[in-house]
Amino acid sequence: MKLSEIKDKKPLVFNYANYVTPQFVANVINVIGGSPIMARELEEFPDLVTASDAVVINSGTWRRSELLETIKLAQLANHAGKVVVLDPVAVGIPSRSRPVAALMADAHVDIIRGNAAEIAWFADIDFASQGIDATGNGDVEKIARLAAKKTGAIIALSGKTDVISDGQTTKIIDVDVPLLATNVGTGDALSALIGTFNGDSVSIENTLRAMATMKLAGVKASEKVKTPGFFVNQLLDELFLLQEDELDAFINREVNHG
Ligand SMILES: Nc1ncnc2c1ncn2[C@@H]1O[C@H](COP(=O)(O)OP(=O)(O)OP(=O)(O)O)[C@@H](O)[C@H]1O
Ligand SMILES: Cc1ncsc1CCO
Ligand SMILES: [Mg+2]
Repeated sequence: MKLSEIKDKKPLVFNYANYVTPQFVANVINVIGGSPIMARELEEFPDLVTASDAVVINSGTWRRSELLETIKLAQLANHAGKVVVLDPVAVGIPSRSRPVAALMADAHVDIIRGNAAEIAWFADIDFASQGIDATGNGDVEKIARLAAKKTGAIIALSGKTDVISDGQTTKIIDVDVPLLATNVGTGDALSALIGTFNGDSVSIENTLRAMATMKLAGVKASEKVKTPGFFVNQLLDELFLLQEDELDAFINREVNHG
């Protein structure tokens, strides 16, 4: 979806959020023009999936008892033809790998958004991490391409270098904005933006627009403020103010085709 279409149609984005960052995630969806709702009650899933345009599943603070319910949520979204985005927080930790693998086996995930270490897990490639953070180095383009081939999902790998790949087509945005890594939850919010932008139909282009939106808002915010507390507020303002033409220009200028 284009920014203007998001503001016009106000896609409803259903977030099975982690309990660390739901307020920030909801606000990012709101300022871009979408409409957020958070829920984790099984009984509500059929109604909410029917009403929503996208379902974003964040496994950051899953309890085991929630796994079967989340699989049910993804299956309901699959049957209703709603896009499913997965944010597999720290999936490389063995006890976190098993439930994510179970979800992937029992439901279809359209888009996986994670940092390089998280995406490397899906590609079966070693990549250093510490908890929620990717700390290593590697060929992120190859990691994203392989992960897409192995999962059948569109991969949105984030970091200094953002990579979007479906295994055939690969797009790269290589722009360094260190302040984007200073607030916990920027990645969670990016996953929700990806759901918002893919609310009408799932595509590499919509996923790229979402990634470019967060990156460009980060570039603009970091030109104005220099510290994490001000930055997170400025980031929300830049997302709110972002114009279609400047996003198009940023994409034309900064996106490389792998
Ligand atoms: N050094 C960096 N330079 C530019 N952009 C960055 C950098 N680090 C992260 N980003 C951007 O920050 C956003 C979040 O990506 P990141 O990879 O940090 O997610 P994450 O590790 O899942 O974060 P979190 O767990 O805190 O939600 C993306 O838009 C990404 O492009
Ligand atoms: C810190 C943290 N722990 C589990 S989820 C989360 C937020 C980043 O995804
Ligand atoms: Mg994360």
